[in-house]
Amino acid sequence: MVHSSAKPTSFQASIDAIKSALPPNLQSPRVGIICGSGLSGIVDVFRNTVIVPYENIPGFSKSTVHGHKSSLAFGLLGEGEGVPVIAMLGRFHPYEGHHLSSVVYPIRVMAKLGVKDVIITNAAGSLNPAIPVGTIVVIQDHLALPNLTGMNPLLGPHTDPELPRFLPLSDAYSPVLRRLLFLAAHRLQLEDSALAEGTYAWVSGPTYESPAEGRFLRRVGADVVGMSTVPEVLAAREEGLNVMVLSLVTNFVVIPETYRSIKEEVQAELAGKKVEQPVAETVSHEEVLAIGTEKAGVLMKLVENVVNSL
Ligand SMILES: O=P(O)(O)O[C@@H]1C[C@H](O)[C@@H](CO)O1
Ligand code: HPA
Repeated sequence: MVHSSAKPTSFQASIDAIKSALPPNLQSPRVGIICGSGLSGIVDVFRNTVIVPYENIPGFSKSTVHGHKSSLAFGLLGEGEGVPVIAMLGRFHPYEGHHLSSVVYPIRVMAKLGVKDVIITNAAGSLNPAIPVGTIVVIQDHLALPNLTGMNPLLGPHTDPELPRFLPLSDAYSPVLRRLLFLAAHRLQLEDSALAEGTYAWVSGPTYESPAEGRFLRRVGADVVGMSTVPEVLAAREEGLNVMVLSLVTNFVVIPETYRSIKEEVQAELAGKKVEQPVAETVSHEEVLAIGTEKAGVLMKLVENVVNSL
């Protein structure tokens, strides 16, 4: 795999560049937010907003995916004085060619700026017939085949004695933050069906799943599948941050139990008969972005409400 290699940048250079662009009240954000595909509208409810383009921050890469902006947004979120927050308006995916260390670099910068809680959002495909398009899935666990086979952002020399070498993942998705989320949904009077809980399968992409891959992921216990998030979760946990992940279901992953049989079709045709066959559906990034834009409002209200209750 060709990856653009992580730049040998010191964190201090990134932090200096960021802080020099911010007024004092935004320099130590408490909460970090990562915006998934089509979900960067959260910035519209920030107050005193300052946008810092990635190109102005040493060590940051460029976000190249449609629906992801190459900027950080800083501002105050929530009622009263507001909580200082930092948001990535676009993330880095390994399939864009970014090295895993570049993918998680902003998370480490967030931790060094003083962030304690990180709310990570993404667009994902549903593998679970009980979780329809438009549902927000509160992630309780993950299944990461790339991690199990050597694509783990924590691989490498253990250079920082402050960080754990062997990171446990049994409590990676903060029960405290998840509780706050469901309480926020109650306050916002969301319908019960608006939210679900589930397991996120991380795949490298950029191809969407083949039907057999979708069936496999479902059978091994995943509820939704996506191409991001898990590297960020691992780095955030390594840095000691509390993590919550919200997946917006933008499409169903096609999991046919039966395939269209061309053999049967031809045989029927030759015998002068017609057979009804299942027709394969396809997913597109445009569809993902359209659902993201349509449903982003609810996700943003939830995030704002949780931040308010921290
Ligand atoms: O950044 P996220 O995980 O929200 O983006 C998803 C996964 C792919 O990047 C893209 C596929 O449509 O959307
Ligand atoms: N598969 C993987 N990633 C995705 C999907 C999907 O179906 N939808 C949005 N991101």
